[in-house]
Amino acid sequence: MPVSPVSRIELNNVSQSFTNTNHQVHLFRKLTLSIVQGQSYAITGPSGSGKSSLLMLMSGLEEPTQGQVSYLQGGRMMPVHQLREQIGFIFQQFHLLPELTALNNVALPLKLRGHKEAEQKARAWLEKVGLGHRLGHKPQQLSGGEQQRAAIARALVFEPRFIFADEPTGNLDTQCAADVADLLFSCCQQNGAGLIMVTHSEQLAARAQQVFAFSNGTCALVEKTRSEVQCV
Ligand SMILES: Nc1ncnc2c1ncn2[C@@H]1O[C@H](COP(=O)(O)OP(=O)(O)OP(=O)(O)O)[C@@H](O)[C@H]1O
Repeated sequence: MPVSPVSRIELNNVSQSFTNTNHQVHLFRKLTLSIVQGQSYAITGPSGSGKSSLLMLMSGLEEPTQGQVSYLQGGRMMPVHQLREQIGFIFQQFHLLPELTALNNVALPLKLRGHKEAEQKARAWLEKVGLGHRLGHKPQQLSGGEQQRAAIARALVFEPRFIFADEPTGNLDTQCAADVADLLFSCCQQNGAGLIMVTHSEQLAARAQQVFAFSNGTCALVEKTRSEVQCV
């Protein structure tokens, strides 16, 4: 059966907290925001403020303690599994499969979706991220930055409708970070994908159309004037 695309993600009065052995950690309370396909967003704030946790909630990989996360096509609510097939997720710890080569890690999302020419496409994406000379390397034979670029290729190779990226340029040198940012934004633009990035990089956040900033236990949308949004 064809998958109906999700075009909007809405968080309504969402709170997230965790109970550890002797205390509760409250990350945010009653957060309401929307994510729309085709737009770019950055989530910024101090370490430990809840950025990655918010990304996990938006992408449906975790559930909130309170409130509702809705996935919408037009005004119609869609089940979360409709979104799961349409997201590319770049994890902070990469999560590449250790037994597979870079080529097979990147080809995997295509193979799982039954694409022909999965390896050809994977090869082309690895070349785009500057890893054309590392196709046969397994993750432990790659540097941190190379693993990050392989994880980025794996997230983008099947042209997802939403790209969730946790510190996508965290391990990269300045030039590589700029190249990866160009790839993420051009993917967002060419495929009309939503791009949601957690980042400590001011340069990367400045390129997003909207910024959600964590500060003192709250998360707020930072209004940007048109001239502040750099052209992507
Ligand atoms: N499953 C969990 N159980 C208990 N505590 C958790 C869990 N997930 C996150 N936390 C806690 O919530 C806080 C926020 O974590 P999170 O990873 O969202 O922060 P962050 O803003 O992304 O940080 P960083 O910039 O350092 O990556 C941390 O103190 C973390 O220990």
